[in-house]
Amino acid sequence: MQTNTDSGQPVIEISQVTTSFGDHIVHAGLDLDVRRAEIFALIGGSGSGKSTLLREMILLHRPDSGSIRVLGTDLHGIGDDETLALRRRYGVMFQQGGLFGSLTVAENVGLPLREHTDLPDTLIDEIAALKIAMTGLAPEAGLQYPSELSGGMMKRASLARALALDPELLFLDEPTAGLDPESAAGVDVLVRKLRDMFGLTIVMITHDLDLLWQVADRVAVLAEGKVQGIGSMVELEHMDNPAIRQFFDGPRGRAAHEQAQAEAKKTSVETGRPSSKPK
Ligand SMILES: Nc1ncnc2c1ncn2[C@@H]1O[C@H](COP(=O)(O)OP(=O)(O)OP(=O)(O)O)[C@@H](O)[C@H]1O
Repeated sequence: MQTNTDSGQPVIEISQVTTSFGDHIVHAGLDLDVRRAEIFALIGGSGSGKSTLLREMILLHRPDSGSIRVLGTDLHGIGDDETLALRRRYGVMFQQGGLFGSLTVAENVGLPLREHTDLPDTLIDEIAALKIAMTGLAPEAGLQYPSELSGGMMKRASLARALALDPELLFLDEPTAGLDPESAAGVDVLVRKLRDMFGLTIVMITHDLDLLWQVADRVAVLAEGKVQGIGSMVELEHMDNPAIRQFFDGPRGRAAHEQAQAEAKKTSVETGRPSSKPK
């Protein structure tokens, strides 16, 4: 668990954002801050506007009004050069992986380096191999095509590509969706390692309660166009708000919490120290 997030500076500052599609208001004056080096999760029911907000943070969609600052840059009216410079500073792992099917994993991972740098091919290949190894894939996976990968391998390959340019900020869209429990647990460990070892700020959208209990420092619950509550899972669990309660009161919510408590107990027995999880 990150212990210094309270003093962390915001790397994303969202203020009074409104977004609508026709008559449909998705964000109605939404405020949110993400602090440096925290693992931050966005949760909310289907259609609550999580993906749209993520798309706004990565410059794929513009809100109708309000302000979004990412890594100190105001996204409103941002020019092409600034956009390019900002895009180099964050990585995105899309839900479906977003890998090019006609390229090998290594070629996919090397692609951002070819697009954004003048590095020689040999160095790009070396960096791609390093990123592939960082995500726990075997070196041979670099030679495979996306269609030859399992779901877990696909997520890791996509993550390796998101890490290609050594981002300060990483966006993960449903990083464990569609994975078996073992692969999903591997992603939990990987996400925490990336933050702990490289100080990355991680913003993720997830419905995975295990992932939320195991790795998220703070979680924001979206509903009715606004953030209904924000805090650690323990803090949220004690908030009296119907949009928040539904995440904890269902059978999946209870099972994930029980598992998190069991894991925390196991860690404290193994290390002889009290565990910081669940928070
Ligand atoms: N390009 C678009 N055109 C019209 N409506 C859109 C568009 N993108 C999103 N919406 C609508 O905006 C609302 C929010 O969508 P969004 O994908 O952000 O929700 P979400 O919280 O990510 O949902 P889910 O968990 O199901 O992925 C939905 O009602 C969706 O239909």
